[in-house]
Amino acid sequence: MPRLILLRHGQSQWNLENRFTGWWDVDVTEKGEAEARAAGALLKEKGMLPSVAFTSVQTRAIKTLHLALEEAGVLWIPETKDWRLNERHYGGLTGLDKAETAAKHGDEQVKIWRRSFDTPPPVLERGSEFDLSDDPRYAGIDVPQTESLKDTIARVLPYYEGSIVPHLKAGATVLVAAHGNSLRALVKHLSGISDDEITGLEIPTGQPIIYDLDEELTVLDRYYLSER
Ligand SMILES: O=C(O)[C@H](O)COP(=O)(O)O
Repeated sequence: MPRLILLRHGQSQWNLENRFTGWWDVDVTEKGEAEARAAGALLKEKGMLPSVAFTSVQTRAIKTLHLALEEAGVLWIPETKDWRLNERHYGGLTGLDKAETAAKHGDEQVKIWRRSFDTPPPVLERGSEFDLSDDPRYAGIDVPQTESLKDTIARVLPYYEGSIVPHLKAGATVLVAAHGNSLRALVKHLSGISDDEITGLEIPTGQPIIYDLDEELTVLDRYYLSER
């Protein structure tokens, strides 16, 4: 039976510092590394070893994937990195302190920027400190200046359908190590969550979420592996 394992990266340096991160490439903290290893140990303990893996082009997700695979004893499996699995681009909020931004603009406004379905944060000006347009990993890609969850879904889902679904249809156990909002896009799709309800779904760091699927990829069950 096909199985999809979703894993949000372990705690990042800017999760710890409470800063808007998005596409900015921060590393995992020591706690984040431990979370990633624990996720891998859990996969091994429960006999849920992935046969193929996907991740973003961001260090926190790549490192989480590698630490988890190493701990699970399957560092050798094929893996693909793609920017479409990146975190939602946080636009002009990138780098700002979440609490300070709430104090300045109000909790309501920050909640809209963080959790509304289709209202993106303000744009990040080209050439500003956190602009990644010239980063070689994005060569040939039209780097967004901001993204709503809706925009994120518009790049994550075609990638899922085109690159991940074929592995699931072939019966693989697929591990996707990614980010709060790129994974929210997948959960919304797989679990049929409405635009309104998805705003309330939080994805914790380092906790494998399991989707058991049938051959048609209908969802049979969804659960946190730590709860089984
Ligand atoms: O990009 C970020 O800052 C976090 O990874 C996710 O942030 P959020 O909880 O505000 O969506």
